[in-house]
Amino acid sequence: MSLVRSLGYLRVEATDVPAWRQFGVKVLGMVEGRGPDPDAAYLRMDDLPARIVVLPGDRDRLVATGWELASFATLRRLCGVLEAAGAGFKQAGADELADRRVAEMISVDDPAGNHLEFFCGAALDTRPAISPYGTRFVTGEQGMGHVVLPAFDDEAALHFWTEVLGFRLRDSMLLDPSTMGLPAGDKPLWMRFLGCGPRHHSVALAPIPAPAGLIHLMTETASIDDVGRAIDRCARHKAPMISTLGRHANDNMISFYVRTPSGFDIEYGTAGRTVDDESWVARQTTAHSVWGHRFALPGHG
Ligand SMILES: Cc1ccc(O)c(O)c1CC[C@@H]1C(=O)CC[C@]2(C)C(=O)CC[C@@H]12
Ligand SMILES: [Fe+2]
Repeated sequence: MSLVRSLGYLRVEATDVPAWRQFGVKVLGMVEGRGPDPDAAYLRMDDLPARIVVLPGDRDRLVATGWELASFATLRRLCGVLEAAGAGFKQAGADELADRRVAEMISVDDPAGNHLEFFCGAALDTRPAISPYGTRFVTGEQGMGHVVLPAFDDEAALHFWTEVLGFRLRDSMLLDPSTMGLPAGDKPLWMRFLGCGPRHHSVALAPIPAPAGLIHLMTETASIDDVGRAIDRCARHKAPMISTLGRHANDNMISFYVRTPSGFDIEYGTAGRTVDDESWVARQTTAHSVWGHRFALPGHG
């Protein structure tokens, strides 16, 4: 088993926090929570005080992905593993812990420069996160969803995420450079799908330029009606949908993609499969989708 259990939270820096708050609540169907910074937006999906923290700033970018570990003992083991791998990690100070409402946290950059936080002992919010649209997010042992992070050195990133962090390679997809506006090169462009728990992938690494530091965040809901209602709300609030509804070939997720005020995308899905490492067989494919997922904007295949 991986030392990491699941994707826990995202911290985002945004130039327009009110736009994000509106987008998170009215379009995504998340619930606004409270937090230490009165100017930040705290978006809830479940019993955690926040899954997406949007902090006011000069730029629109992902600041960090937060990864949950089962215990302080596991976090300490991760410190040892990072040390042995020569990855310089940083111990969080009391202010950072209070900010995140977690017991312990360390941070490290992956070889591609993605800033990662590893935490344990998250506080729970006693108030239930009830969406006014009835949206129910699939979290629990599957975590808050998955992220697709930019990584241009496939070998270095894959080594770090699998050999150091202990994620398992669940699937690889060969990308066509021309459909993504990338120059044709001699090396194959791999997209790697990696899991740490029952979710098919909690992170994917892709050689796709990402000015905001993130390609997309996937959040999963309990039913196709949650997804259908979200599509209706995208239209009502003029949130730019950048793909049609579709079903992925690897994790079976039925989803669509919408652009956030930060310029990265949210994949909004349902009915994703879970996997069991005992029986799982990793595949290499070029197939994205069983049906649908036609992308409207250039830069997407
Ligand atoms: C192919 C696939 C499987 C499972 C996923 O959760 C998932 O997001 C994807 C699509 C990944 C990918 C993307 O995020 C950006 C645009 C991409 C690169 C394409 O042009 C095809 C696959 C797309
Ligand atoms: Fe995805």
